[in-house]
Amino acid sequence: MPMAETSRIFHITILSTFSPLHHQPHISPHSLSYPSTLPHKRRTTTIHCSVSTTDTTKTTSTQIIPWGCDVDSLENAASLQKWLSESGLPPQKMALQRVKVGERGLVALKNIRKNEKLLFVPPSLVITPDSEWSCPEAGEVLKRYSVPDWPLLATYLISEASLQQSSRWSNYISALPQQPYSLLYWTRAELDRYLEASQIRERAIERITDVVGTYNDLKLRIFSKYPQLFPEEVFNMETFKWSFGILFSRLVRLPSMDGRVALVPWADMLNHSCEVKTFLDYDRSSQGVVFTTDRPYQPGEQVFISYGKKSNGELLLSYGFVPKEGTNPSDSVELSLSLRKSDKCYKEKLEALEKHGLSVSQCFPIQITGWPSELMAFAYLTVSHPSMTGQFEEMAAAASNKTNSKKELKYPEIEEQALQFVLDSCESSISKYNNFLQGSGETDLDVTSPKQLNRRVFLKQLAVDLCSSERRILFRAQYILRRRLRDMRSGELRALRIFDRFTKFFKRV
Ligand SMILES: C[S@@+](CC[C@H](N)C(=O)[O-])C[C@H]1O[C@@H](n2cnc3c(N)ncnc32)[C@H](O)[C@@H]1O
Repeated sequence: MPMAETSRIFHITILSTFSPLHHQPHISPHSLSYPSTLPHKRRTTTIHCSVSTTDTTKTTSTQIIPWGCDVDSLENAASLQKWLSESGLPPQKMALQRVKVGERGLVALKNIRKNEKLLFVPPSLVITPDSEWSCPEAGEVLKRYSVPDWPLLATYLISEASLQQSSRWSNYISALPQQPYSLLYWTRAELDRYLEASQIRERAIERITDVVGTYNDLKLRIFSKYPQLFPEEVFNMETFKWSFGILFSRLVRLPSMDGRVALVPWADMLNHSCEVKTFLDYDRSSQGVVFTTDRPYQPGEQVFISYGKKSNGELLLSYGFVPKEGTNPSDSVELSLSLRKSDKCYKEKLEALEKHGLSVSQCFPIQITGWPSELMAFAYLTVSHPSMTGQFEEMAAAASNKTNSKKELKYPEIEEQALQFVLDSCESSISKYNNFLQGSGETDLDVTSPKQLNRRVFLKQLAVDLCSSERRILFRAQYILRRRLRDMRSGELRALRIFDRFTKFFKRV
């Protein structure tokens, strides 16, 4: 499998995108590059807002955002469609309807052919980092500070949302989910409780930390300097969680526009299918955002696109759903391998790893079809003997995928130990999944309200689906590893028996 696509070593945080070709950049407070000099002029624009700051639940620190709608609501769909067609969206062969997969989605109204271009959303209806701000002063400040695309768009969305009817995007924003599904909305306790077995828990914690860090950084460097433009009642952690949740689940990269990031109203009502390969892009000939169908659709059928080659865990992380077990050909599970503390050469091995940007524990993606050569290189390094010190470096380099050599490393003398080490790591991971999945049949007794119960049942179901699909991949790896080890050992045994027979024979003669 193309390891670099999913390995955390290479994409520490893979942000969501519909396009399989382009990963979003890693957002962290450090990715915000501001000039050190501060602007002198204070602006006096007032933003009217009506953000509720009351905490509505005890267990989820989530406040209600006063814009958007319920994720399954069609309430605002009619006004969205009316506004879009008045603003230049050509007549569509699809309509926004309630659907079985994805709650709301676009459904074919007419026969749609394979290889047909659909949508044609004009650039004037697309939100990009260059979009005009309804409050231009706020936009100018962010540009002056060279705020990168993601935090810029997150702030833009909040700014436009808070202006309600005065924003030209108000019909779009009213149709956005009030609480986008994504792991950003899981509390730490929920992540620990439901996703302990999966490495996605770590990714979610990292992502939440990134979002919190990005908001705090903006607040410190910009918002606090311009409280009239960015009042805390509007620009706060909760509204940023919302806007980042929207970006993670709806932002696209348009390959034909040099990978420009964009929110594309209407197109972002399309749900994902693992069976579909087509994705959104800008079409120069029609000058609109389109996608080309890779299958025909009949009236009444839901039309899908691909959000990219993502594992079930990555889909849960950004979009808040898990495809049915066994239906996602891009599914993978991250297996964590670690150097043994008791290793006599622990220090030397760690040095070799660090030299190549790796650490004592590394995650490698395993697919149903196999695992990457980098994983085996790490395993070789872990089990290698002190006599192999001279090879630590090449093993670490191969584990980091930074070598130019395409040749897979082989160390026949330690292959059996390396495979056994991977098998042990795999089985220890499987037992964590078993513990969770066996325990997940039990009812939660500490639920405080029916609403809370629904949330728990919902999150638990997502976690059960994710863990079952990840465990299935590990079971397959376990089977392959056991078989290889058995073959290897029976081969060795056969060789030993032949050797034994030879020596006995020669002794006799
Ligand atoms: C780009 S939006 C698609 C439109 C969305 N259904 C709506 O009503 O706003 C992405 C969100 O749609 C939902 N979604 C998309 N594909 C899905 C699928 N295959 N299964 C379940 N939910 C899906 C998830 O909630 C995801 O966060």
